[in-house]
Amino acid sequence: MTTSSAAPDQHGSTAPTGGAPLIPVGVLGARGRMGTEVVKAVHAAEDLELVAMVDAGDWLFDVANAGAQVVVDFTRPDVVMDNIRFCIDNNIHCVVGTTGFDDEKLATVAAWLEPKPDVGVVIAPNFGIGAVLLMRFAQEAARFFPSTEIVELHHPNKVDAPSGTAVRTARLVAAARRAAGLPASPDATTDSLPGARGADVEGVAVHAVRLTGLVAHQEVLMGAAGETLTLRHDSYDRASFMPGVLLAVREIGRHPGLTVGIEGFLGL
Ligand SMILES: NC(=O)C1=CN([C@@H]2O[C@H](COP(=O)(O)OP(=O)(O)OC[C@H]3O[C@@H](n4cnc5c(N)ncnc54)[C@H](OP(=O)(O)O)[C@@H]3O)[C@@H](O)[C@H]2O)C=CC1
Ligand SMILES: O=C(O)C1=N[C@H](C(=O)O)C[C@H](O)C1
Repeated sequence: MTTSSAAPDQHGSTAPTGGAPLIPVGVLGARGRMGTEVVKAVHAAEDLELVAMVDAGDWLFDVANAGAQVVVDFTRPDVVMDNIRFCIDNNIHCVVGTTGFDDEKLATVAAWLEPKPDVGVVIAPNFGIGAVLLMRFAQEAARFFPSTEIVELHHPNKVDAPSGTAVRTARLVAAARRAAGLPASPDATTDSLPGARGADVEGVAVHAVRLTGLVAHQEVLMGAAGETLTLRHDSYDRASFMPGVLLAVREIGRHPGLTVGIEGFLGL
């Protein structure tokens, strides 16, 4: 599928083109909730050209045959590694929003990239600017509070729990707590039903809510003597992720190797 777009960018990113050639973009998971939104955003961006839309059952080679320079992947945790491998082998940059990455998978992607010094892959658990800032604020605040817990709340069709964003937030908070020499969050629980205290991510409790009507939401709750700080981010619409996705599409060609998160692209 090949298209060209002339409509102005409706998705919040600035993109001076200055006559530069359009960036050909392929979308994997193009018929999914996020993929549909990415297709619209790429189509509307004046400096990008949507050249391929691939979903389950379609031929992955379409993105290479269509000449995609950048692929955006919002598929499933169980297929995303094969997609990344294909793109790296075919010298296509990847912007990956699909979740489910642990240290082992990240190391595997980094190893695939070693013989390909010109190819860039960015893997970001959340492209929402507010969510990225929430993670940063939580990381900054963590050392001042003896207790931190995370509640993530999502639509009920989400396949993974806890969310990729919650896991990354917990890891950032845990690292900040370790660096500050904080002991474990106080918790005298000795008797609970399994799951009542959430998942333990490096010592940070993460609770996952799945509720009809929600999109993507997260609270980080921090407590100290006589006070609490609650940081909350809400994505009410998947359009909220598009400025970050488009930024990553524009930036990834200038960032060979593996990048985790879009913080660096935002100057954070
Ligand atoms: N980083 C971020 O900012 C965000 C990340 N996400 C993550 O993105 C991922 C997708 O979320 P969402 O869009 O809600 O999920 P959806 O299930 O709506 O979309 C996934 C799509 O990928 C398709 N698919 C499955 N296998 C393949 C394949 N091998 N090649 C191409 N397409 C395939 C699915 O088809 P089928 O249904 O037939 O299997 C489906 O159409 C999740 O991991 C989610 O957590 C979501 C929002 C924001
Ligand atoms: O599946 C979703 O919807 C989302 N997935 C990402 C995650 O797991 O963190 C990002 C956002 O929370 C929406």
